[in-house]
Amino acid sequence: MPASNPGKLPGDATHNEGNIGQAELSVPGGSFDPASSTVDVEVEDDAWPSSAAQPSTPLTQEPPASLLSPVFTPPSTPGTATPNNAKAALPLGPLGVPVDSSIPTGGCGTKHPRLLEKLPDVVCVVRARIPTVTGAEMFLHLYTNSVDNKDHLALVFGRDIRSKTLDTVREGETEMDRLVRGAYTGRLCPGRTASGLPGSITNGEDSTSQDAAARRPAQAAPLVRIHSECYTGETVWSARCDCGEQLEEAARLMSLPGNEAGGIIIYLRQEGRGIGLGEKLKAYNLQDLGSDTVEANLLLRHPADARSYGLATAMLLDLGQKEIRLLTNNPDKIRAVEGPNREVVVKERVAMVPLSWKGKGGFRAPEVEGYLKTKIEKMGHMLDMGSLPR
Ligand SMILES: Nc1nc2c(ncn2[C@@H]2O[C@H](COP(=O)(O)OP(=O)(O)OP(=O)(O)O)[C@@H](O)[C@H]2O)c(=O)[nH]1
Repeated sequence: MPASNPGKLPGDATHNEGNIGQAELSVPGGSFDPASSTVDVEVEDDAWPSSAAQPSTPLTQEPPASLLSPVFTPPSTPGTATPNNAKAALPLGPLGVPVDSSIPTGGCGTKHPRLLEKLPDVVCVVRARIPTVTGAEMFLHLYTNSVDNKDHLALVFGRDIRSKTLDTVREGETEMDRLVRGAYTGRLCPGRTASGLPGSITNGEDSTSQDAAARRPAQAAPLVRIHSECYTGETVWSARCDCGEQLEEAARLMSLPGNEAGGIIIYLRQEGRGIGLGEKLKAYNLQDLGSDTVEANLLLRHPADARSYGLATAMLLDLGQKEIRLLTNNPDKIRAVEGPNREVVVKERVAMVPLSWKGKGGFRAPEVEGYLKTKIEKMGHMLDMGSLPR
């Protein structure tokens, strides 16, 4: 459950604690080590500028040695090199590494996160076009669900990704109702009266969703980021974590002109890895008293990570996505988002490397360094500078 659960005992975490293993996975054309691959292609497109909040000094040097994960394969391992700008296929955006959660060596860690037996029901109740300050545009989808009463969100980049539950005709609704709740195709404009969806009450004046499906490029799965709410990092410029930067970078990558398959940020209301803002602030005080991020959670009698991802799986299915490319360093997230019966399959993992590690802006602070170090050392995150270009 996303909600805070202070009654749980330390060690009761859904996942995390301990490092993941690693092994090689055979793929057509060679082998690679998904667990150690932090493939990240720099795409020189500024459709989405780097973090607006840049409180600290931009970094051009490598991260401190303390952040180099000892658990991953050294940079000389075949197949782990990060493509650089010159070699990369720039129009396609960031490169991922193939992953396969159905085999132990598939780059998804060794732990099995506890999953709900049945996916929750979700309904997209409204969507609206959001023009953004970068010029890129996305559609914000707001969902209700059968397990909590929070507004979970999907930020959809690309016009061909549609919500089934949004498009379903509601009993007794008028075309104006449909327009107001966002169940229309194309764009709204003054004077428009028809939603244009198949099965809608009047004939559409616009393309149908079948047209949209026909336009969709078949080759690529969309880029997806499952993001958990972080008020401190996203809204009040905290340098304790890189959540704000990750959210912005995900949106930038999804907005790149070459990203024809589109992108989805599933924004889950599980603040503070599921313990809530109040408890996270207590954890910050414990961190200032010397605990790391995992220890602080455990001292507060929370799991190291109290999150779940069933809602994300259900929302992705509602948005018609059965295969995705996932932006994450967290191996547990890959398994968890696939759902109990692999309803969604993660085909590739795309690494999220802090911008400052790449000399691409971002920020540095001792707090975020400690946060990332704990993720690598205690939570098995696949973040490693060894394979990045020097
Ligand atoms: N309890 C706790 N939560 C934190 C802390 N710092 C950040 N968070 C929360 O951690 C969550 C961010 O995690 P995500 O960005 O989804 O990613 P992740 O699972 O760490 O892995 P990536 O996908 O690789 O980024 C947000 O809910 C933040 O509020 C902390 O010190 N303590």
